[in-house]
Amino acid sequence: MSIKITEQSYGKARVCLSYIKRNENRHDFVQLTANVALAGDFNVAYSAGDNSPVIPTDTMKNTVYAIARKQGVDSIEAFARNLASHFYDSFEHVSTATISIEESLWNRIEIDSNKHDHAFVGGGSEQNTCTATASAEGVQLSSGLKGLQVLKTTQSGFEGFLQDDFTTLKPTDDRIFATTITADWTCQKPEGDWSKTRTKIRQMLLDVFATQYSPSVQKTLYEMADAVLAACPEIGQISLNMPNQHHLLADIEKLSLQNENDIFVPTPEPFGVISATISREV
Ligand SMILES: O=c1[nH]c(=O)c2[nH]c(=O)[nH]c2[nH]1
Repeated sequence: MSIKITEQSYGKARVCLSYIKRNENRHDFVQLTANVALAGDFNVAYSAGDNSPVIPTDTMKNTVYAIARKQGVDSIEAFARNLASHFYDSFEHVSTATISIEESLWNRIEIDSNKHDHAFVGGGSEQNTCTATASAEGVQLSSGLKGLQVLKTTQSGFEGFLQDDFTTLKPTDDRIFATTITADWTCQKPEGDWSKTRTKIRQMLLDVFATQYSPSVQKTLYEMADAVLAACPEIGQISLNMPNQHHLLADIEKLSLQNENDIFVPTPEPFGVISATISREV
């Protein structure tokens, strides 16, 4: 039997880096996790056990720290771009270098409305994300956020859905809407101000979530994307993933109590999976 490799890539996952940028007494702090993935002319490593083209994944890990030291971490996007370019430019047999980064958030502690120079408070589950891919086409960058947990106690419903023999769900115009937003977007301007764009997009997502009646997760997702694309001309498209994290009415009638739409069972599993990519029509 003859076989062939149709696709391969390898790399190092979850390289953790903490970085201090010192401007006299004022410090910036970044904590990130980077994944490195390389594709290219590595087939002999698989088929013949020939390791001569293999850049050890241990070297990839070291490179993350070395590039941070040599080029700094101005933003996760700039750092991802520098790393991807390093791997693509340094090794002729690398055809694609992909760096994806997740940044844990540390916000300055505020004391009497003054932001502290070097003391920070954690940002919970939310993370900033980005991916840089270096190839013959140059460096492609996307940016995003994940773990943005939101909930509202009213102004959400779900009615008019398809009914069949297996449908038991009751239509409602007043339910809890809870989700954890993951968003990824592509920037048309490669040298944009990533951080400003992320702050603006995050605020648009929260504004639409909080202020518009939601007839479904799907419609709210669409309205969020519409608002982002309208407010940020630099964004070409946005992908949103918004699981429907159910809080179901508790069945307290069997306790001879009436549920006045205020007693719920938070139900982590199963959850609805709602996602879409929305782009501008050309
Ligand atoms: O907003 C919703 N979209 C659905 O597709 C769905 N399905 C479901 O059971 N509840 C909901 N809610």
